[in-house]
Amino acid sequence: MMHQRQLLLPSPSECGELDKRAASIVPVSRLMENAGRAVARAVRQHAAPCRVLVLCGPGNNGGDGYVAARHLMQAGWSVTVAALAPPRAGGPAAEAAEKWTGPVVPFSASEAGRADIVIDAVFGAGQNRPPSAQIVTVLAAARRIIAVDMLTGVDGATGALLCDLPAAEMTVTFVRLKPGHLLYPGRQYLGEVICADIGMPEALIAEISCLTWRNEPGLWRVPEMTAESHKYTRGVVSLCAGASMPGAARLSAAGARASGAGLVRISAGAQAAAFRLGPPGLIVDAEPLSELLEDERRKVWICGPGLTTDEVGEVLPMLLDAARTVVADAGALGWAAGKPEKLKGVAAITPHLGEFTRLFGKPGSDRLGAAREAAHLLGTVVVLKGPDTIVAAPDGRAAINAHASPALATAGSGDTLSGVIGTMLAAGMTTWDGCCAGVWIHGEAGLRSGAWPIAENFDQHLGAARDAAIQLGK
Ligand SMILES: NC(=O)C1=CN([C@@H]2O[C@H](COP(=O)(O)OP(=O)(O)OC[C@H]3O[C@@H](n4cnc5c(N)ncnc54)[C@H](O)[C@@H]3O)[C@@H](O)[C@H]2O)[C@@H](O)CC1
Ligand SMILES: [K+]
Repeated sequence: MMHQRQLLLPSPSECGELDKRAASIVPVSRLMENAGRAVARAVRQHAAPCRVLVLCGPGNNGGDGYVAARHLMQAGWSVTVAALAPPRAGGPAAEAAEKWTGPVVPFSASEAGRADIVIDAVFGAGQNRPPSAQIVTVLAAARRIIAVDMLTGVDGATGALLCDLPAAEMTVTFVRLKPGHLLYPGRQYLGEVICADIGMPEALIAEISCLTWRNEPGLWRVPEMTAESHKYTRGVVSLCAGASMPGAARLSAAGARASGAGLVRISAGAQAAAFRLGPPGLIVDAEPLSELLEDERRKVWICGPGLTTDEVGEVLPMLLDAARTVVADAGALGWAAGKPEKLKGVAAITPHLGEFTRLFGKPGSDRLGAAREAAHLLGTVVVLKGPDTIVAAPDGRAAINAHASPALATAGSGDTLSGVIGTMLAAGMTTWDGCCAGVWIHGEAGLRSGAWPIAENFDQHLGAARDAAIQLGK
């Protein structure tokens, strides 16, 4: 099992905090030596010996570059170094630069174009503004790039691009991945991302004030089935269905059932006859919602898939008045467009980027920060869906999900997700844990669904996906 601490994604500033604390225990120069050696090792495993140019910036990222250059030269590779600016005198990077005895060439596009591989050690965690045009031109001339810690031009906190960039083939980072390694658009420029151990004391990592994690089993635990399980302990999920889009509610219900809910009931009102033509295991209720809400065992409700904004306006306030745990999606998000405070009281919202924008305005280049702010504003867990789904809690915690497949980008997939999340909440998970687990299980089902699945195909993999989450979380 991955320990929560192993899943931490410290931001560059939190890494700075870590470096400062570490300095009194392990000399930075030793960490740098380990980092540079790890880069050299990764390069040697990745490519056959060839001409390498190491681009070194003035900070510790550049320091790692000098160390990597020395180790590659010692391994018999043909290596040159180009410095953007000399390292700060007396610092660990200057010490590393002094130990470089190989050739130094100008920091130029022509040198970059001559090399078979360019190692980018210009800026890493210290990147705080867009790289200059000179740096952009030099990187653009490279045939193959391997980045140290983070590709120069990608914001490690947000994954935002700070300039036009060529893509790296590989990025070698240290200690832990950073949010920018998982968040788009940056993620698609980093190639394979390798995280090397450089001897950072684990106890120190536990001390930093980081509230961002990679979404994997171990961050949460999904309830298992036991001999005493019955349908009410497995959990009851209820949904509101509308008149015009029955498919979405049915997909959501199917997602809830296939991911292990004990009982899934759909409040279909006048449409009950139509829903009864569907799968026999889905219980269809025709009674008014007010009557259904008298059953206190029906705690968790999904509201939005297949509902018009008018229909949401009728049912969502009733669910909230009855203090139900509500997962709001689709129509419910449209109902609150521009007035997100209408959603106060729901447990979780699951917007895609368009729905998020209609609720809160454009998130800009920092979607992680925007999701956190929205969660804080509403007191609600926000699941900002995408290829790098972000789950943000009102208390500042956030998880980034990289465990997914582009195959999930198909109509109805989001309805399925709301059902899976409903099941996790009905099984007794906290809202944040349940949303994180639901997103992972949905991603796992997507990964098991082959290349071009339709939303209905995910269902058949949800049970196995939940099992995988249970096993990996042990
Ligand atoms: N996490 C760790 O414990 C370790 C980190 N190490 C390395 O240290 C790096 C961080 O080092 P630094 O904090 O020195 O930061 P950088 O080396 O990324 O940047 C150095 C300085 O460059 C300046 N700068 C940033 N963006 C610029 C721009 N666009 N144009 C011009 N100047 C710019 C800033 O003033 C910054 O402080 C990491 O990325 C990693 O490679 C390693 O040496 C080993 C240990
Ligand atoms: K770099």
